[in-house]
Amino acid sequence: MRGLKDILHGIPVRQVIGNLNVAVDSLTFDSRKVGVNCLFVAVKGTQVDGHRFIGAAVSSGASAILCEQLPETTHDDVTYVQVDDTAFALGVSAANYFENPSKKLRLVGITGTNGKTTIATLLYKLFREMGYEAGLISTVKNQVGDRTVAATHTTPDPVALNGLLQEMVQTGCDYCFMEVSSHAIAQQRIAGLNFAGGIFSNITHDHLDFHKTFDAYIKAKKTFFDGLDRFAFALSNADDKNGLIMLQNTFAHRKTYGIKSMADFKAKVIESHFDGMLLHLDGHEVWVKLVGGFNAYNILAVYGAAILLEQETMKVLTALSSITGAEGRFDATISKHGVVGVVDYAHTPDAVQNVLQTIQSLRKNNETIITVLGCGGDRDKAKRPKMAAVAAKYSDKVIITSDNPRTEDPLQIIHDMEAGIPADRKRDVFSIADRREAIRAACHLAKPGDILLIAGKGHEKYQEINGKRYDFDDKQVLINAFNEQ
Ligand SMILES: CC(=O)N[C@H]1[C@@H](OP(=O)(O)OP(=O)(O)OC[C@H]2O[C@@H](n3ccc(=O)[nH]c3=O)[C@H](O)[C@@H]2O)O[C@H](CO)[C@@H](O)[C@@H]1O[C@H](C)C(=O)N[C@@H](C)C(=O)N[C@H](CCC(=O)O)C(=O)O
Ligand SMILES: Nc1ncnc2c1ncn2[C@@H]1O[C@H](COP(=O)(O)OP(=O)(O)OP(=O)(O)O)[C@@H](O)[C@H]1O
Ligand SMILES: N[C@H](CCC[C@H](N)C(=O)O)C(=O)O
Ligand SMILES: [Mg+2]
Repeated sequence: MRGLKDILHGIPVRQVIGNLNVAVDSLTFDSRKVGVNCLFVAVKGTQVDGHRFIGAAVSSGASAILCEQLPETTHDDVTYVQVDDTAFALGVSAANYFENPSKKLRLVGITGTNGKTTIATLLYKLFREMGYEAGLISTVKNQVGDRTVAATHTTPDPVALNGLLQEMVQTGCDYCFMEVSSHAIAQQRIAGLNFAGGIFSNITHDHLDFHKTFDAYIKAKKTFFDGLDRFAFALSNADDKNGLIMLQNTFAHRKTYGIKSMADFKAKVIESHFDGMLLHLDGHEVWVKLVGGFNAYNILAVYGAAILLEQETMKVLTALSSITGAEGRFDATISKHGVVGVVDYAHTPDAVQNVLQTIQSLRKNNETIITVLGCGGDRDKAKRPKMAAVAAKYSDKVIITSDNPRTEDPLQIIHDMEAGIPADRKRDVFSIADRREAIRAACHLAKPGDILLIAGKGHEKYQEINGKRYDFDDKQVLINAFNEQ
């Protein structure tokens, strides 16, 4: 139980109707979850306006309402607090409600189009390897120390997020590493949090359905760094075209990492294999268990962050060489006939290109590269032809298939992707809507030594079709198909 007045700390209030000394037992932005003595925050969403549900929240027992517009009729036993921005107020009130857990541990946020899960997971594993207790908030899963909490979003809503952070504090976590998605920044899911540092990985094409323009997408990412305070660090990728823009207006200590450009933390790939690479990292040589030039950037970001968190160089390098990446990212399996299958979460044109370039660089004798990929439904349509074009450019054969069609027609999504295939490559590309059959067909086509890339779903254990999630695991399907050979 908390007093409403304390929960509103730090929120600019326009008007209050009713008693501010009311007790609050719970906090939610969803009228369907309101109970007795609850604070309901009305947020304008992408589908509906939460203000429509103020009446329903009061009927379910809400003792207080946080809103931008006051309802026409008010109840005497309910307190109405009017603010300019309820999305912001939701973040701050959730942080207050859970007693500002982000101030009681060191919270590091990672944003960027690709690499967030990899960087956050590596940091979580690294700090645990170095003897700290740590938490993780990521697309794949959340971790409160050893305890796994299933992830619903890349960045959870403010109530879930602060609840998780509070649990981390209660179980003695010193650090939390979390992904900060551009949706979360735009929707202010991170308002009210205190970050010890922020990391930028890169920005390329994704989510233009939500942000509308690339500039708006860049601005959303930059807002995260603009919000960091002078005690935090802001670590950015100097090789990314927009890397320095992220640091333009931040109060935080500005630091950079890079392979090509001048930067505070530098690395170079010396040797690459399917099971790891040798890096020249900040003046030292280190073997790591990840592969691909893009992972050299991820490792560099992790190393830089650890140093900025005042960790000892040799301790960091030793721990770094022993940890593995995130589930479903460049996960290679070899069949009994010597076919290499790589499951990867690449779901943007840039990620598909990076993964395929890595695969090209690893092949020894010009073996055939066969890519199986689809695109998600109810997501950015503009990336579909681009992803297909990149797959065709860097593979010998492509099988276009279904990803998570969600509410869209899978054949229409496949059609949108096919539009990206150049005329002279059409004979190397075919479409099989059933993802299982597509993976089996790829295995059937492959000769010993050939390399299959199964892209787009990585760690996901389901395929979402019309609001229902059916069991589906790319890696398991691949292994089964290999065993059928
Ligand atoms: C597009 C988007 O981000 N939507 C998120 C958003 O929902 P919304 O704005 O559509 O909500 P809405 O349905 O319009 O409802 C508006 C308000 O009315 C309330 N409501 C609604 C109905 C009702 O009966 N009563 C009620 O009170 C809702 O609780 C909400 O507060 O706010 C919800 C609560 O926080 C999120 O669950 C939801 O995520 C949806 C499920 C989603 O798929 N989001 C994806 C796109 C997303 O966020 N992805 C990023 C990662 C992207 C990446 O970088 O790869 C992520 O961080 O996961
Ligand atoms: N630094 C990087 N640069 C470019 N591509 C990358 C990088 N790191 C990973 N990738 C590619 O992007 C895919 C997704 O990586 P990861 O899950 O780490 O990104 P993410 O930013 O968390 O994605 P999401 O937005 O879905 O949460 C990987 O499977 C790989 O193909
Ligand atoms: N976090 C990303 C994941 C995309 C993964 C892909 N499998 C898809 O479903 O589009 C999103 O929600 O856009
Ligand atoms: Mg992620």
